[in-house]
Amino acid sequence: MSGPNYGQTFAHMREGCPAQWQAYSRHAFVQGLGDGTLPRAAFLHYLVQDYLFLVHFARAWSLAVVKSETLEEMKICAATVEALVNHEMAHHVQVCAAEGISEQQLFDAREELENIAYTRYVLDAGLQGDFLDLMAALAPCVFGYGEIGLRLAQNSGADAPYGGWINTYAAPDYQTVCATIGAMLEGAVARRLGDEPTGSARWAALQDRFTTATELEVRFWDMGLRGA
Ligand SMILES: Cc1ncc(C[n+]2csc(CCO)c2C)c(N)n1
Repeated sequence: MSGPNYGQTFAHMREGCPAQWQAYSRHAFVQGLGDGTLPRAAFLHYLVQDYLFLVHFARAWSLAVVKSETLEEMKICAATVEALVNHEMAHHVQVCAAEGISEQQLFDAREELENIAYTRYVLDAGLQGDFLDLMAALAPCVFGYGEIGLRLAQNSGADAPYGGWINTYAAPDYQTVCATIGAMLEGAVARRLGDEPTGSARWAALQDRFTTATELEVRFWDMGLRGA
């Protein structure tokens, strides 16, 4: 299976769970975003939950600052927290405001169980493990949206119903984020696991984190469709 090049670590992990990756990146919700057939109610349900998701992901990336071992890692994780709380969430706030949903309403919304499962799984991966355990659990989200955004942008115009969402992730800004985090991950893996990371004793556990997070992404899309 091919996709954009965000580094060897991501490529190996994606190849380590092809069925799950396919279910995530080609989910019916994703197809609906791309061709514009996704019901608006499903999109808004997803977006409200995703706002809460980003709150907890900002906590997870903050934990990555705590678990960093180099200043380079720390800088990139801190920048990701900043991008999340000040930029990515702004897209959600803006779209919801246009639908009459205030930011306070977003913050106070009740989390769906799929949402709780995913974000707390990632946070626990970081609490229990080290920087790499946390990165393996964060990777499907970062790179998956980059891959999905690029693919959907190739097949739809900017005026498509979900063009704003698609462009958030297809835009050079976000693609650069994926490349930067991908390169940081290569360095982090080399530093801790050496030149042959897939042969290391830790690889299976890291792959498992990645695969589980990918499955949780599938459940997140399922949850979105339930709101239709
Ligand atoms: C369910 C769900 N999965 C992934 C993303 C995308 N995303 C979440 S945090 C972040 C920045 C770097 O981690 C990105 C791109 C999302 N919004 N919602």
